[in-house]
Amino acid sequence: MIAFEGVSHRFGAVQALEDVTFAVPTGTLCVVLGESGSGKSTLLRTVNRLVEPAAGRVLLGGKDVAGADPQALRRGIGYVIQSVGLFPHRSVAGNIATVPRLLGWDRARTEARTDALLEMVGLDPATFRDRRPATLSGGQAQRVGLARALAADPPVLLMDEPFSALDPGTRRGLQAALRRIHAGTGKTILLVTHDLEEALALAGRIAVMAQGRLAAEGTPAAVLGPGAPEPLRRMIRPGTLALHRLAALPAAGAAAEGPAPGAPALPPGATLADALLLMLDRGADRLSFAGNPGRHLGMAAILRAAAP
Ligand SMILES: Nc1ncnc2c1ncn2[C@@H]1O[C@H](COP(=O)(O)OP(=O)(O)OP(=O)(O)O)[C@@H](O)[C@H]1O
Repeated sequence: MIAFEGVSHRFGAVQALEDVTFAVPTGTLCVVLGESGSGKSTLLRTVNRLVEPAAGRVLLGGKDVAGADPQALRRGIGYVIQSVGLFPHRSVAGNIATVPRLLGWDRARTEARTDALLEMVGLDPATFRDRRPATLSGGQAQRVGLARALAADPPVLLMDEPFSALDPGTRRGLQAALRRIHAGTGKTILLVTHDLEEALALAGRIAVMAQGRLAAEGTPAAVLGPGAPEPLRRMIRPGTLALHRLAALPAAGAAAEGPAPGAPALPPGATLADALLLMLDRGADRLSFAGNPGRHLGMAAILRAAAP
């Protein structure tokens, strides 16, 4: 678990963090969401001690990080940043092996781990192992950055706007890879973004930051509920809060008993926003569930769920 307890920090006249308190349960992917300058990166950097808070504590697994050796602490925390920061003179494999080498892993173990990680992030080891960072696309470089952060199997991953510089399609591909990795490894992940859609695609919990303070924290559906804070409303196009709320709710949760023969079928894992879009696309007011013929979803249930 990562716990922030009354964390405050100033940079000169700027109050970057003000009394931030919340916890990220072990195994949760928590998105830190907020406008530019709201303190997201500073908060993230208190976990690996790139920022030492002026007040308050950050606990990792119940221990105050202030008491840890910074180098040892950072080796146990994967860190992924927007600019990737790959070492240009090292191959892809050399970059991924950075921490295993520092930890003294032998060659065979390091090479096996490197190839397994390349597979995990969706890059063919034989094709990419020996490439230099300069020959990679932005999306490929970010995949290597993610593999490098995972190399020594740290239980905690910090990700600072990791996909922000990528085009929408590449970004969705990396989000899917991260969802897969999170589901497969159960790591505790803290990910910073200013994009609510990205937050909804990834988050188990969302912490909303505004002017250095925690404006809201909870599950996506709760954070987007009736009390959705003003800073969060400012981050989306006016009038789209209900649609975002639907994107945070699984369609299966609003299903009703009874079949809907001939109705378009929703794939497993679809949200209510997916359901609404499918209805609009197909001109249907009822949907069926693929693989679950005994249940259906009606337009009225979607409208009820969207209401504040
Ligand atoms: N090293 C620093 N020196 C001085 N001021 C800083 C420093 N780092 C951050 N700040 C200031 O602290 C505030 C919070 O910055 P931070 O980078 O945490 O925000 P952010 O929400 O991550 O923003 P962005 O989305 O633009 O990256 C900002 O006003 C910023 O200018």
